Amino acid sequence: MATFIASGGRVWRKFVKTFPLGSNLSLKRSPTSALANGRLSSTSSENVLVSKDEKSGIATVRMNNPPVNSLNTALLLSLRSCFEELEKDKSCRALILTSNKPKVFCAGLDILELYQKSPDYVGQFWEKVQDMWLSLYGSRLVTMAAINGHSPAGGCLLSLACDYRIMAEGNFVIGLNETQLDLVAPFWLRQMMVDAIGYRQAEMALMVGALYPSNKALQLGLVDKLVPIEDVQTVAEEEVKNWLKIPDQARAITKMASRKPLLDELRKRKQEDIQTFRDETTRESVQLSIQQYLDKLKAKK
Ligand SMILES: CC/C=C\C/C=C\C/C=C\CCC/C=C/C(=O)SCCNC(=O)CCNC(=O)[C@H](O)C(C)(C)COP(=O)(O)OP(=O)(O)OC[C@H]1O[C@@H](n2cnc3c(N)ncnc32)[C@H](O)[C@@H]1OP(=O)(O)O
Repeated sequence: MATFIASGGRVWRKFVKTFPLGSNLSLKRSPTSALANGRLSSTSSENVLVSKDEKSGIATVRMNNPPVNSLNTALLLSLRSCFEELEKDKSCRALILTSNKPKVFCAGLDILELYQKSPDYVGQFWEKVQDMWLSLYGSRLVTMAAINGHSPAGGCLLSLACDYRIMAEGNFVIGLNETQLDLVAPFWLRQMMVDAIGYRQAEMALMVGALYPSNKALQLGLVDKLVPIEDVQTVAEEEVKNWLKIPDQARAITKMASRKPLLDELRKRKQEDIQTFRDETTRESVQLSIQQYLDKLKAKK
């Protein structure tokens, strides 16, 4: 189920947690744009908020999974549904991915989804990560990450899957810190990192599980632009408009030509990748590392 709130030339959609693929959508009228006025109530069931400017065809997808937008099963399903809906929408030309909660873009995979779960459970969970990534990385749309806060691990994965990354200046981190949790980033995630920052820097970053402050991330090419946090959305919209000056078809075909090999490789090796994830994540020593990491997060307070 999803709710649409149409207002002032914009259509606001709330994808709710139980959003089943292909379900009917209900339409609600609202006198004002609740999101634009910062008055959108965030309940646990509204984990992805989508607004689309009908004139420009630019959609903004806001992750809204408090407290830190960790990617649990529900959020992964909502994101995938939302990417696929926008992909099918002929009037949609671009997608800006951001967080409804500034200061944290996305805390990565929900670690609790990996802790003390059965091999089948984590296997199914990983498939949801793969499918979400396939829909975003393989999108015909201009995809822009408006990284308005921390973006570790799975947050970095989401950002790398986009065409361009604008990050907030300040004390925010981004990177692939998987090895710190005794996890190994899969080939398709490693490859996106190599493609963004080059082999040597990616190799080092991945081995030590580096989380970079935003200025270092800019220097490495992990993000493309830094702006004050309050300007991230506006600058993302301006940047998208520049990209939209290029004819859609030529841009999208060029994008697919460069991304098809990695997309095809994951499609081909999907089951093998799931099996590795199941085996690795449920290993006793990895479970212990995850437990210690969770304890460290809790002890921070
Ligand atoms: C050869 C190999 C082949 C195949 C593949 C095999 C294996 C593949 C394996 C892995 C690849 C996976 C790729 C992705 C992995 C991941 O994403 S793992 C997750 C990594 N994430 C992190 O390390 C981030 C952890 N969080 C933080 O650092 C901070 O929370 C923050 C900087 C994002 C935000 O800081 P604050 O605003 O200060 O918030 P708090 O730290 O107080 O957190 C609030 C609350 O949320 C809980 N929490 C935080 N992050 C997570 C999370 N990722 N999952 C679940 N829960 C999280 C935190 O514990 C707090 O909880 P409470 O104490 O309030 O209960």
